[in-house]
Amino acid sequence: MTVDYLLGRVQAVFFEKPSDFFKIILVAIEETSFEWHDPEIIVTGNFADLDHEQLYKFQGQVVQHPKYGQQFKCNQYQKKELTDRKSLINYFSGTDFPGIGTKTATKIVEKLGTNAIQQILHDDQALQTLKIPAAKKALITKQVQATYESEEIILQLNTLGFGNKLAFKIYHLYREKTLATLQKNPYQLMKDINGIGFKRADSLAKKFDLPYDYPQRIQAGLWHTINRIIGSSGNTYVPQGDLIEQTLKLLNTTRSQTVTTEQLQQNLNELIDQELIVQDQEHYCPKYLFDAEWMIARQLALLIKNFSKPNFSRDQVVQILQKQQTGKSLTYDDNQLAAILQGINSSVFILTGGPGTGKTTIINGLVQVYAQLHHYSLDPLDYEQTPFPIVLAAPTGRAAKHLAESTGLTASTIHRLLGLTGQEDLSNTEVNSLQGKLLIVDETSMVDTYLFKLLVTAIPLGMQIVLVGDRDQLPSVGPGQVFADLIDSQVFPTVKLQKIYRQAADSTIINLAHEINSGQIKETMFQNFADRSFIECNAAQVPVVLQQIVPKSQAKGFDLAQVQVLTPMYRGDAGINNLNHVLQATVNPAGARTKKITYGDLEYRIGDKVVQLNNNVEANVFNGEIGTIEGITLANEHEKTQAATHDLLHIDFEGQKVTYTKAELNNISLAYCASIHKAQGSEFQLVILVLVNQNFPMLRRNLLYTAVTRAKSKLVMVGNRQAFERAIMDDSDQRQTQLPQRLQTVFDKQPSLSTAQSAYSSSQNSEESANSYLLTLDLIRANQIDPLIGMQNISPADFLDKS
Ligand SMILES: Nc1ncnc2c1ncn2[C@@H]1O[C@H](COP(=O)(O)OP(=O)(O)OP(=O)(O)O)[C@@H](O)[C@H]1O
Repeated sequence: MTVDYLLGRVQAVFFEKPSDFFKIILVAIEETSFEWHDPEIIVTGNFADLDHEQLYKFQGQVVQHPKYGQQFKCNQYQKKELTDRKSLINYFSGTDFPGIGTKTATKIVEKLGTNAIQQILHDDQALQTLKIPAAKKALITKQVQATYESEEIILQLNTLGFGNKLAFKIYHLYREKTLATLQKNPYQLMKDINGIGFKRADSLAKKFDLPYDYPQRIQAGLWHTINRIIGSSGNTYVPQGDLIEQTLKLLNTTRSQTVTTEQLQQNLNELIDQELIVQDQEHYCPKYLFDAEWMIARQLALLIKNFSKPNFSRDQVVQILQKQQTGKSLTYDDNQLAAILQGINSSVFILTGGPGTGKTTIINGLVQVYAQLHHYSLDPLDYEQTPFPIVLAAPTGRAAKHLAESTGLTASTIHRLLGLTGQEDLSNTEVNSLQGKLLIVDETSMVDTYLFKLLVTAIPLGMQIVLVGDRDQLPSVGPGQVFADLIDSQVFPTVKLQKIYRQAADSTIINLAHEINSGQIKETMFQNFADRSFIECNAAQVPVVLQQIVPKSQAKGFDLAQVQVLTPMYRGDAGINNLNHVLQATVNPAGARTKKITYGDLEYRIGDKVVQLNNNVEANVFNGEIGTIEGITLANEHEKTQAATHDLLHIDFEGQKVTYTKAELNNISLAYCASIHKAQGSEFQLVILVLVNQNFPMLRRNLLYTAVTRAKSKLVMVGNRQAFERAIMDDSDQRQTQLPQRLQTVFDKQPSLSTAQSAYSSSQNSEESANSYLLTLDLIRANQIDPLIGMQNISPADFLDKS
């Protein structure tokens, strides 16, 4: 593609977007390298402050806008320096230099010549010998440098390898100090600019010839490594050996000279002195996490200490519940009653239970009993002047919605409750103080250590807390396993619900989940029932199987949003990435006229199913929420005054509409297949769960349990039987955290934690099961059996019997 240019002056700015300096401008033309007959042209691109007096050189291409015709898309621009006498005198006597008239302007040009601007730019003393007041000299120098500085800095950042967008971001932050800041400590970018990691900062340091043992380099390496290990393990601390070994590996692979263990230790001590990292015996922990664990323990202890127990009796509770139960086929069992009684009498109470054991039922009972015992109205209209006494919250929008629907009260996400944006500085986050008398949190197992710390520190003395969840599910995505730790610490009243109430008659999925949880492999787990089936195949065969099952589920009336393929890993034939490609091509293929936006190796089309990859508090969409692309607006379809070069993707996250620009597409991914971790807190009518031997490193009981409990009415398990069996047997997924010890210390008890032991025993693939899997697969391939079970009450077994 040829690069054209045009020389011209800015006449008007039609549109500007401050966040990335994108502008649409009208330029009066002086010269072009391409054929152009009008005196003006529309130019689009990223520009810093533009000076109307100034002549600019814009480089780029003429593009065709379907509505507005030809315009110039600029990739690079620069000021054409003023080098003729007349322009220079006009410039110095112009509006940028108040108090400077033609006389002084002429003096400047006579003294410094036609390269006056260059001289002033590079030498603060250039005007020294000029006979004008010192204040005017200072003003001229400052103004010239400010006007030309941004462009120079952006250009230098470009040559350092930063594209315009990032360069503008960096300049916006450090302004005239940009280059000095980067030369002194390029690693500062890791902290200040989202998307710049150690590798990028380190390659910049190399360009600036900063030595391999530059202290900031070693400290940045340590900080990067400790956070990487914590992020990937979910532990809240890192053993000394791991931190040292992995940081040395990071620092010593890109430079010829090697950082020594001593140098590393020295810099680690420096980070400890700076209170960024804390040493706790042989462990290291980022200070914000170390503090968070202590704060949780202390704040909970403080709340308990300052709580006067109301001592409501069992009879009082039963009486209220009996009235509530009239006409309903529900009689709370003893354990459920105990939970409600503990909930209303405790400062901090924990309720855990698997699917269908009555958690939501108890939340409802608790709300009613609490309100009546305290004579609170549950009508929001009665609380125009005072805060509503019962606060309901959950870690995701979806869970909050479920809570609101089941109680008929308002519920919100924890982020919203605390006034968080999701972009907080981890070391110093201000949150809203909560108001109310009782806080109930649902899906607590999804709350990580840092968020829980923010939550508990916002709870006023006297407010009661009920934490509800399922401790057997996967822990939070972020570091920690708060819910399990609070239970294991044994310092809080806890009730574990065990009796399953939901639809035992016509569903075998919940029973399967409970069987998985007990860690015993049963032959029935791999048999076919009306609502679940197992299709044995290896990783390479998984795509073929799914190409059959998913379209068939649609043909049977399942909405695509209600069918979810889940698997733990991204790579491989049966990994999330490949399955997304395969399934997209199967259920939403691209036609010749399909509107699409390409991002990386993904193509987004209308109708595609997508998943949110992080918390977007502003848009009220949270990590793991699934949506559908309901519209695409391509850049050339926009109105003139809008962001003309931005493609837009319009997504519906279950009623929550969000629009992303192309640059923001790193927030989403395709979701025909999603990770089990991302599916935490979500439920789907039909779950197709893929586990294969390649998933070996991740096969844990809580992973399988979490996946199975996402299925509301149908479950198809696909993959190696051995993989499923391994997951059932391995319950070793205990994260390393200090919260139980902190609680024990604060509550002055002895640790009595149980360490989960891995009890994996490999199962042999018998000849019999190998044969049955081949048979099943052949039949699916030949389209003779319906791998979707339970539709019209027919299972694969039924098909096999008949054929
Ligand atoms: N004591 C009881 N007697 C009869 N039915 C009950 C009882 N407790 C709960 N149920 C019923 O069991 C079903 C499941 O209860 P609930 O939704 O409260 O469980 P849950 O633990 O919140 O489940 P999940 O986590 O899967 O949402 C509901 O239909 C509920 O009415």
